[in-house]
Amino acid sequence: MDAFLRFDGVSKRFPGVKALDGVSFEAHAGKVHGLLGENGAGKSTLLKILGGQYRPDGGRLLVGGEECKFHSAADSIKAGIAVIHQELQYVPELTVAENVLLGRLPRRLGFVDHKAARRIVAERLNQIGVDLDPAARLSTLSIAQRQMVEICKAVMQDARVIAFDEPTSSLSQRESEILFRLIGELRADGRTLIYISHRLEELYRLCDACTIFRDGRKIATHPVMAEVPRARLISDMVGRDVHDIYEYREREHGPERLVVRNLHGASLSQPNSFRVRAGEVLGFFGLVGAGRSELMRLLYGADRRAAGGEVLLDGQPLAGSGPHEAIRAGLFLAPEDRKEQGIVPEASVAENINISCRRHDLLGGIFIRARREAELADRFIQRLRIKTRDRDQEIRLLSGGNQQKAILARWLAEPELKVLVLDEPTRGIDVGAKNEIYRIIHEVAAAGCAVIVVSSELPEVLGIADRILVMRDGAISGELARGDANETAVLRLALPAATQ
Ligand SMILES: Nc1ncnc2c1ncn2[C@@H]1O[C@H](COP(=O)(O)OP(=O)(O)OP(=O)(O)O)[C@@H](O)[C@H]1O
Repeated sequence: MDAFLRFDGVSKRFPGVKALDGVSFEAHAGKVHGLLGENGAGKSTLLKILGGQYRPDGGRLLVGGEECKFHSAADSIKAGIAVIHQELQYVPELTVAENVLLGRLPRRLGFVDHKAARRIVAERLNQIGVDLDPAARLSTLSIAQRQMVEICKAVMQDARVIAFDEPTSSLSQRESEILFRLIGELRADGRTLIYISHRLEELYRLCDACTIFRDGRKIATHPVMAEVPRARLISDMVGRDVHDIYEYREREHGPERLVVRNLHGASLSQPNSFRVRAGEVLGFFGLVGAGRSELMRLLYGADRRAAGGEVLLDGQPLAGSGPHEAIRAGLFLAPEDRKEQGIVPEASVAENINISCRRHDLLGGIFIRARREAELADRFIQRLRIKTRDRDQEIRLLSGGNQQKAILARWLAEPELKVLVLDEPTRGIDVGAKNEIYRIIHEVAAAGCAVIVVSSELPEVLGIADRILVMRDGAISGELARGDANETAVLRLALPAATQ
């Protein structure tokens, strides 16, 4: 079978790093080709070359047997390629129809024919089974809906190659299912699909073939992904064997560290109560929208104005006056949207790791303990395998996953933790670093901290937690001890009754 898309010895260098080093592989029409690799392995760079954003320093790109030299994103689109990047590209103030048809809006007597545009787009949305109002402004839509607009745009441009860079990282389960169905249809229609993800379950489900990258090099291409054992994929990606990524260890549990009674607030109308012991890792599972992040924010003292209920830390009540009080008491929350909330893009990796609420709080932000901070940064760069030139590199130049790791390090490095709440700690993070994060979670718990891990990834919750609480529709719907927890039992508590 002839390859529709071929990378032939493609290289790309940035100051101080070879992002791609002579990469060759091919992808076929009517197939989904997965790209796997650790954070910083070069996957997004490859898609940016495909999308005409970067020009390769060496090598060739062939589409349908023809060599392509792209000077801009427009050249790539002209060649029948659509890349759906991690950072979606749309105009928030324009409508769905205007975004989809941007540059090709129908005109009547010289003016844009908005009615016709809406009709054309409505028909196409309908065909691909997406329920969206063509007149809605993009700024009013959810991320999933915005992504659907980009896919619709790709379909309408009649792209023969559609590439997705971690498309499910901010989608709910239901939204992901819509995306998977759409990818299935595009595949059946003979398009060439490229798919990047760190979620192995998803890759096995979707991909026909895959290529694995490490440090900018191609390690292997497997024409039949289903035949490749999981352990082989992982060892190819991280360059070492990882036998048990969760590394769960039994721990002694001490006295109750955190007691939550009848906590509720504006968006959580039902009271929620639970307890966590010193040394315990409590998993919080629920579908996106179940209310887990809201509950954690209430716990932390955010949005407490409209809240009721009680939070006790080591028997002492927290007044709920805000995060400052929680931090002083030793309760920390690493929020879900760490990147949006916590990153200082122009600052270095070391500075980003060392921005600590508590340390700044205690020291007033004026003492810079340069040596200790440098040591701490180097330790986490090494442990979490943060791919960076050095600790002084600007964090914005790191790959998406490596930025995530550096920001997460801030909380994992915190001294004097009593309660640590991690909201989706491994989103967008590669399997090798996940393994190290789980190890740190176990260490932090073994030192006497109560750890709460909120996650939408069921295997993760089942793998690391001593006990699991499940949320549904803004309230805790059940509790499972580690020994009783399995996929079916957890999902039974998480899914709305009507869908069971
Ligand atoms: N504009 C840039 N300037 C400097 N270095 C860059 C730039 N873009 C990427 N890099 C570097 O190139 C390497 C590859 O990055 P890339 O984003 O392709 O990785 P990735 O495999 O997509 O990672 P992730 O899984 O984290 O998204 C990284 O070391 C990154 O820091």
